Amino acid sequence: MGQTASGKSNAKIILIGDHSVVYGQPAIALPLPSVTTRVVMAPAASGQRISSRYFDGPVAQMGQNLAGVAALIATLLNRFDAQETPFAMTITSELPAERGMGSSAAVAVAITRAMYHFFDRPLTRDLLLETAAIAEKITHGNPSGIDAATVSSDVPIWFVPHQETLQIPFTLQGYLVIADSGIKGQTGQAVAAVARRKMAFPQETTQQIQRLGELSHQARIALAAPDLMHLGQIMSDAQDQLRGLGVSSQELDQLTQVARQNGALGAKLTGGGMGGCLIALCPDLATTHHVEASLRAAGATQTWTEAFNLEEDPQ
Ligand SMILES: Nc1ncnc2c1ncn2[C@@H]1O[C@H](COP(=O)(O)OP(=O)(O)OP(=O)(O)O)[C@@H](O)[C@H]1O
Ligand SMILES: C[C@@](O)(CCO)CC(=O)[O-]
Repeated sequence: MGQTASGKSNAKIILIGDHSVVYGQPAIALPLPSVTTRVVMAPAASGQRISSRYFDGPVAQMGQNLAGVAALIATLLNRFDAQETPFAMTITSELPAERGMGSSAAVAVAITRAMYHFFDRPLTRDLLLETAAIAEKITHGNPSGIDAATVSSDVPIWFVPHQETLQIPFTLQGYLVIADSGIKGQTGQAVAAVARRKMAFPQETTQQIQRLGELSHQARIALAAPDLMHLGQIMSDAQDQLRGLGVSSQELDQLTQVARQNGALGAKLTGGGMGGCLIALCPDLATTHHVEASLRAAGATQTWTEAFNLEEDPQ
């Protein structure tokens, strides 16, 4: 302890399995290592201060929107018997918040890594995920754990709650356009809305959740084949199921249509939905650029491109 320490994490997108993963179904998710969150923890002469996009001041005065972050820091200070240790924490994130790209998990993982580093304690992956869940439970209510598992990973993952996370090889050549609908997503509310729907319409909702789980299995096969066209169809099928679950939005429905009309092989929302981001699968660079431009013209506020085949530069 006493040295400046830092912790880093990635953004994430869920390729398939959003929401159904909360009910134990498998999901496939990808970290975006080019979109990072970094936490620096420095020794200070006095006080415990935090500086972030949301708040700059004493840790004890963080507002309700940072309740998860506050609980995480308090738990770790207790864990290290360091309740009175002075420090200055700075959170810098390239992730747009509340867009389904995992900003809350990215912050929780980067804080946990920085604090373990600062207090010079060993951190296993299981302990990292358990610890990040303290913040995620407060921010999201009932997280499956997929966000923290993905933002802390450097490779795509096959995630089933309470099971060992597997790495997934991506051998197919293709591109993903990620587009921000410009509307704030509401993961906590969306997860709660699906839970209410399941209470009200148990049979129909269970079928939709199971269908999404089957689509994850099919997507894994399409990735291994590799079969880009089939993967696109699976993604669009998932969007239909997610709309049926009530977690899409008018903007997401419209933008996924625009992507498909302009050459994307498939498109769906990603993350909690009710706003936030969508992803569109494209076969080549020319289509990728065209889809990106079409989405921006139709109202997407920001776009990113990820290449599955990293031999080619997506720019
Ligand atoms: N730069 C940041 N600094 C501090 N806290 C942040 C930052 N970015 C996000 N957070 C925390 O995450 C919360 C936003 O989480 P929310 O679940 O709404 O969005 P998300 O995690 O981006 O979405 P999703 O889980 O669907 O990917 C904020 O209220 C705040 O607590
Ligand atoms: C909507 C959801 O499936 C993904 C949020 O990124 C919620 C979760 O798994 O915690």
